[in-house]
Amino acid sequence: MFQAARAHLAGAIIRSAGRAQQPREIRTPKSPRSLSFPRAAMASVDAGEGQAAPAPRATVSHVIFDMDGLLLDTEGFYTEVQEKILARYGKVFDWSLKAKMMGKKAAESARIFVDECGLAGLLTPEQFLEEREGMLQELFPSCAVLPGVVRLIHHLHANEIPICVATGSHKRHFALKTQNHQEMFALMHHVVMGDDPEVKAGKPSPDIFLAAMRRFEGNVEPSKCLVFEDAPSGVGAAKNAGMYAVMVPDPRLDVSYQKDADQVLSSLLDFNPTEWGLPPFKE
Ligand SMILES: O=P(O)(O)OC[C@H](O)CO
Ligand SMILES: [Mg+2]
Repeated sequence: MFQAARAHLAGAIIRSAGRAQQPREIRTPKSPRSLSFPRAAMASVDAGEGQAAPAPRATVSHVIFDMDGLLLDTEGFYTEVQEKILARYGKVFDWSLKAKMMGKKAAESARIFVDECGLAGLLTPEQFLEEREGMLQELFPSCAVLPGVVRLIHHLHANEIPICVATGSHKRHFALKTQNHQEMFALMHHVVMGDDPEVKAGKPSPDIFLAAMRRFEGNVEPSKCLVFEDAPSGVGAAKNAGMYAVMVPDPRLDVSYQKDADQVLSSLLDFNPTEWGLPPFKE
């Protein structure tokens, strides 16, 4: 079984929509790689009614969402199925292995599973994928949307902020996962999937986020893109692309995996668009 949430994630752990939440942690943003952070923008700005509001961490114009574990509550399905497979070999699936697999393309995560669990000679990555496929196909259509997602997507779309999805999932799994959430995904300008020809290497390669950026209209710079991710490999991909990364990690993931993120939130419900130069929520 998984290790209990670590002691340094202490504080009230609140369960919501099947996912544990940890107290919110905000950190100072790091500039996208090879770009200098606009320090002048850190000065206070007038928020109206004579009140000074903190200046944005950065001003972005485009938003890219990861899907599994960020928009949709699907990571638990992968975990459940992988625990079952591993149990047959008398082994335990834990969060250090999960951290290495999540966000990756299927073939890459299968290779990691077999190698890290010492299953070479017993199970090939192809056999692993075949075995988990039937179980996953049954589970995916029942996936739920994670807290704060609907509000944020509708808000950005209503304010004409270009939004898209960049997921390591391939086309067939994407269709199963989104079949009951089509209205929400229709608000995306585009979706880039792991089996897209432009995505030569999976996360943490920047390929998928750069392809997602190029498909927006106009000439968009990486430093104008804000990526939302749950996986360490996804945060790495965003930073390798020169973009800003907001991480919404599962609290069972070791805090050391949060070090590259510009901001860490326990839930998208805690996201404040004005911190990134985006229009404020109305309510
Ligand atoms: O987190 P995503 O959306 O990139 O998906 C990656 C895999 O399909 C699941 O870890
Ligand atoms: Mg993800």
